[in-house]
Amino acid sequence: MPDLQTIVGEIHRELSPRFGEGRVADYIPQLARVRSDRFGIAVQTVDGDVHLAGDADVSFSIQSISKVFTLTIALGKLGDAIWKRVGREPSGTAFNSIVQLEREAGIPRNPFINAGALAITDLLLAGHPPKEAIGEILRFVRYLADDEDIVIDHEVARSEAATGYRNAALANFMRSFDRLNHPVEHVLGVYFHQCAIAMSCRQLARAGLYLAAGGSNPLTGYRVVSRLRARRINALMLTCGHYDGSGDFAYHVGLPGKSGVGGGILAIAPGKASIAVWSPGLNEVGNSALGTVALEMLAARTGWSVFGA
Ligand SMILES: NC(=O)CC[C@H](N)C(=O)O
Repeated sequence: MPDLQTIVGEIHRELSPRFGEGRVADYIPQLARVRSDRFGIAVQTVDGDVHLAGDADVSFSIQSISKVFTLTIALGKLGDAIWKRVGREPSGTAFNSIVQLEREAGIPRNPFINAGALAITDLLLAGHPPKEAIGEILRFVRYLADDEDIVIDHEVARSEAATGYRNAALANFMRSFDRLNHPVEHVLGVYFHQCAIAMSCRQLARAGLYLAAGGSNPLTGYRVVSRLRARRINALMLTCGHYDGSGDFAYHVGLPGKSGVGGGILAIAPGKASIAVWSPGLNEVGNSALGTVALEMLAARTGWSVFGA
């Protein structure tokens, strides 16, 4: 295999004629303002090397990728008790779908669809006012990435709060089944802020490193979760991290991954590397179109698919 920096550089170069493909999310007005021809990639290896190309140091809205971090915090606080509130099965529906909630009595299918993430955020509010819960999530992400400069983009949070009718519907619906312990507006407020965390590919790849390295960050030596828990979070990312596109992502890329409507994807090559890509144009199921292609190229050229080289 050629060296990683060559592979990353080639992916960037080969995809450059396609920059701008897909559709930028516009249901959050502030996201619609992002230039669609942006493209960044960062590969952070467990050995401590980092390989970058394109806009790898430009911050973007991590959106649903934050759900990996809130799930990690909730598991740390409550352990397996969280599985009373949320399932571990792929939904086969859109990220913001409400249909299963009624049939399944307000228990969302998994922690990565919006309903499931709202249930997890509700758990993180225990014993905290919303401001502190937001602070805890941001501190955790800074700790993972070992970077105090990571911030929340309050414009994005406000923009989503102003138009977040779907999420408000999901939260109210769960509350009607007595599945939320805190006021709907608190849960939504924290959720919109976690989604509005802004990070670059470089920072995001570093933050995900614990999942590639058996639960601890080899750069800092911090243990974040046990080896077993890291493996299980990866399993959920593989099966549920791309909503109704999870099967297709596994088929083409073969790595645990979590996407966000900001156009970012965090992908994990266990034992090898944590990878972040960013390209704002989305495919029909709301995952980064070119980000997925870039990861397919990377997996093919490195032989990193979890299903074999
Ligand atoms: N898929 C996503 O990234 C969705 C996150 C977004 N904040 C929403 O709730 O709609």
